Amino acid sequence: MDLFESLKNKIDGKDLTIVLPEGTEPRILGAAVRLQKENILKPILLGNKNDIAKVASDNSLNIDALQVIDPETYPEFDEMVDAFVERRKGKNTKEQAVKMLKDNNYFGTMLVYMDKASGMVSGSVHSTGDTVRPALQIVKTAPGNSRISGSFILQKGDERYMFADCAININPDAQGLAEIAVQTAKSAKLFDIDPKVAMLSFSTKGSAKSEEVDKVRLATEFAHGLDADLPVDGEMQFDAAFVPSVGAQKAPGSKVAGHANVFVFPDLQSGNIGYKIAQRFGGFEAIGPILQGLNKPISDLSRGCNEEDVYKTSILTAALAL
Ligand SMILES: CC(C)(COP(=O)(O)OP(=O)(O)OC[C@H]1O[C@@H](n2cnc3c(N)ncnc32)[C@H](O)[C@@H]1OP(=O)(O)O)[C@@H](O)C(=O)NCCC(=O)NCCS
Ligand SMILES: CC(=O)OP(=O)(O)O
Repeated sequence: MDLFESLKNKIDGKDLTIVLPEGTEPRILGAAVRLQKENILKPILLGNKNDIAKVASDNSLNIDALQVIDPETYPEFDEMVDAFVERRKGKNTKEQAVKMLKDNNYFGTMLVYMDKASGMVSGSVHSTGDTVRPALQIVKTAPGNSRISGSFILQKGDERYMFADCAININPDAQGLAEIAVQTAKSAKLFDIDPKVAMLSFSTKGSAKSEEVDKVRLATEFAHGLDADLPVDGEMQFDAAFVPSVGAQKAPGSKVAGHANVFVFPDLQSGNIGYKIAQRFGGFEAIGPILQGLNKPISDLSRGCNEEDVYKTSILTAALAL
């Protein structure tokens, strides 16, 4: 079954709510109307009701059935400020909290933290930093994780792969890279991918020597230490990871080479560039970034997203809340 049909079946009837802080963005509104109409989850838009109504009317969208919360007039704002100050434990004052919660991403994240929404999807007009910083500060990492990371599902027809980290950790060390590999393998299983993890590099099994290559090789060893049962191998080049004949030539005997479906990039430059090349040159649909290792489901969008991406990311985020 198609991934999204199966995710929709999972979330159907579970009364899940997804907060969409960018309420005046037409792509967000279009996706919200669609989600509400299909009745698979309840979107909550943030923003000024008149501003949202104007954008809806300009785009011929009927938003009568949608829930809108205006942070400026939210009746439980004081309670939210107190919860924020308590969570930040001396890192932010009450005055700072009032100011920060005027930012819809902070406000939406607090709705999720306070269990008033099941998850949040934002980032169509905000940078990743502005979208995820509130989550890092308030929701924080789930037990057993020392960091969060961001993966993408890349799919085209029957092909489905995971790429990471494409969103968060700029230059992870070997231990960090190993954790990203294990987190991404876990995400892969949620999306019906039986993970075979390639730790990518410009070298395959010692064909080049450099500190960067050493990092990936060490990360592979650490990943084995974190999950002995996980098929993970590296360091290897993308062709060795993906093409069976090249894998057999460059990494003979590897259970992953030539058959990888989870690709862990050595740093954020390569990960972010890599997924966008697969999306824009390769014609793959890129869904994400899915934030891994967070205590509650919050998803970032690429600013280049379309309405379909917002719709699918909302479904996926709701599924992560189960
Ligand atoms: C994610 C990112 C925004 C965090 O940067 P930052 O806000 O400067 O981070 P700081 O070091 O100030 O930390 C802020 C908080 O986040 C936490 N944090 C930072 N990185 C984290 C990570 N990877 N995992 C978990 N928590 C993290 C810190 O512990 C800190 O928490 P605290 O305030 O409770 O002490 C930054 O790493 C970044 O810009 N990454 C690249 C994003 C990007 O442009 N991606 C490409 C497009 S998708
Ligand atoms: C994921 C990503 O690259 O986001 P953006 O395009 O918004 O920078």
